[in-house]
Amino acid sequence: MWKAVPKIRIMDTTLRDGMHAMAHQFTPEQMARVAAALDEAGVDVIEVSHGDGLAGYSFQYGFAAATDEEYLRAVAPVLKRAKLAALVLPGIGTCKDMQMAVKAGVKVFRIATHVTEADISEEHMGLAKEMGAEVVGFLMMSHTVDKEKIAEQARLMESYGADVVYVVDSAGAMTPQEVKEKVSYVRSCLKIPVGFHAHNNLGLAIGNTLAAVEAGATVVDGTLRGLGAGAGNAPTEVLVAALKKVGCEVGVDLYKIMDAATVLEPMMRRPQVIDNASIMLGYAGVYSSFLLHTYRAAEKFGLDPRDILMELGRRKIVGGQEDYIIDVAYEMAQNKQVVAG
Ligand SMILES: C[C@H](O)CC(=O)C(=O)O
Ligand SMILES: [Mn+2]
Repeated sequence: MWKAVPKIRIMDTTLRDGMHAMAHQFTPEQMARVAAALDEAGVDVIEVSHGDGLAGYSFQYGFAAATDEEYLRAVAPVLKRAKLAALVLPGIGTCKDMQMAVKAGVKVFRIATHVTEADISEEHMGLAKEMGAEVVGFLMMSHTVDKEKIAEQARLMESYGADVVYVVDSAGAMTPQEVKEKVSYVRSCLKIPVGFHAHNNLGLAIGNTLAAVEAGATVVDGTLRGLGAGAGNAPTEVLVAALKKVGCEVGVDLYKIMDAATVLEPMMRRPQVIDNASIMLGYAGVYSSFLLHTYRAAEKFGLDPRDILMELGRRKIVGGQEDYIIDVAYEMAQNKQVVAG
């Protein structure tokens, strides 16, 4: 039951999380077209970066079609109302990258760490504040720990100056009940707003986002057509319709956000569906952006991607260990040969 009619802020990350599904190959011109349509619809914040944040382009994470600066400079001039955001993973994106981003028009930094490692965000958050940007803390893989741990790490981010802290379901592994418990507890421990970022691997992205809002989250993420890592994210156009339906004020025009989704659609490499491997991401609790890396490893070593994902889940590997996927697949292929022997 809704206690009040909340005003919900939508941050759209089609042009960042969606980069994973595009193997980071959006062109700057495509980004500008999608961003203009999102802006026209009234979306408050539009995130633009490599899928793994500023400076993510590498052998480890995958090379993008253009540099962060080219993407940001293509999008910034088309925004009339929306704020431009960039994701930063400390250890990948540096302070220098953040300075470049501010010059290119970034007004919001989302600083992402593994859910137990908020302490590495202090320097980046401090710099973002110093440069006058809004700061969002992003606690990835929040399904791996209990609510007390998330709240402890969220409080650290709050103490570093975060304006919002997100509970992030990177693996699309959380259930609505779990989302409610975690978000309401974190919210009760903070003075700042709480956000929620969903993945759709178990088909729960919209349901989980609604559960987060019911539990007190006032900032939520979406991507057009759900474009994103794994089975993708909460589709922004569906989220707008669903939030309006339960009585939330979102400040986004429903027809125009649907129109934005049709601008994106022809650019997509394939429809964003919950395929069998994506289900395994959610089931085994594996980082959604490992999906395409796992497909490549499965093809290379003649394995079923579902088996690799189960093994990655068993080994509890975290973001940043993308190269380890190849090691695991190699090991599994060797064992298979021995057994077949
Ligand atoms: C770097 C990741 O893609 C960040 C994210 O969107 C998530 O953890 O989910
Ligand atoms: Mn994500």
